[in-house]
Amino acid sequence: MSTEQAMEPGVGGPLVAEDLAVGFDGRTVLDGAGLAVRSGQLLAVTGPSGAGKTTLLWALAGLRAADSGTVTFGGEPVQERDGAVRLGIVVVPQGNALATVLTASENVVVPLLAAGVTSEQARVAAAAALESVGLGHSGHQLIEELSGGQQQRVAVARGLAQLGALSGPRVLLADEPTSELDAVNRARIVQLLRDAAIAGATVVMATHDPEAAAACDGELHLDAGVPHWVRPLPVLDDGAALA
Ligand SMILES: Nc1ncnc2c1ncn2[C@@H]1O[C@H](COP(=O)(O)OP(=O)(O)OP(=O)(O)O)[C@@H](O)[C@H]1O
Repeated sequence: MSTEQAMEPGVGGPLVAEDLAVGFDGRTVLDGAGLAVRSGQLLAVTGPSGAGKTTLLWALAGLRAADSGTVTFGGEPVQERDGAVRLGIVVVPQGNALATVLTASENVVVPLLAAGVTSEQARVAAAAALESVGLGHSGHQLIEELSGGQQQRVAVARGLAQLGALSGPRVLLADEPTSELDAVNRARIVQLLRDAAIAGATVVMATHDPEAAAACDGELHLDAGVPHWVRPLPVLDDGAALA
């Protein structure tokens, strides 16, 4: 039996980027990034401001076309955002991208409804996701009534709820999800990302936080778009090649 056949339900093949390059206005901002992240693994992408972390995550999410190189998940090409959504690739974007005129709960519910979840299931899932980020009592509040850190936790809750609605292989790409948080909440969010990985997701987090990076299974550092493995991800026993 092949490794793919032996996998648990919901566990897919690796998220693989090979030799990714992205430029803007003739300037290279991502230069030959490669990685292979398996279900159950949590990868930190680090580097100074402007190093290319968001650019890499957007390329992994199908939000940014690379000038060269490829992204695949479970062997399927990740080319555009629609296709990435179909493959189960969820994004927690930098800046949160919440609808300020909606409540915290509505911000979590809306993408679940769009994904075909029933309204009752979406309501229950949103409540659970908000509870998990410590906002169980804030679901009724408008986003504009919440602090920056609370808004960031709503965005994480939304991503986790989207992930939880998927039954197949899934990826969570979180772009600096702890940047606005105190130490307790930073640790809480990193643990939730770890829990998502334990539940079978492939998780990549861009971060400036050394403690968050240290809690991951590996760390890929970008310096002016040039990747360097500070800690390579462990090679799993099926021998999947890691860049
Ligand atoms: N749409 C764009 N047009 C032109 N340049 C861009 C665009 N998006 C990003 N860049 C440039 O690409 C480089 C990498 O940006 P990116 O957002 O990936 O960095 P980052 O490592 O995520 O930074 P930060 O930690 O500040 O979020 C920067 O120099 C940025 O100015």
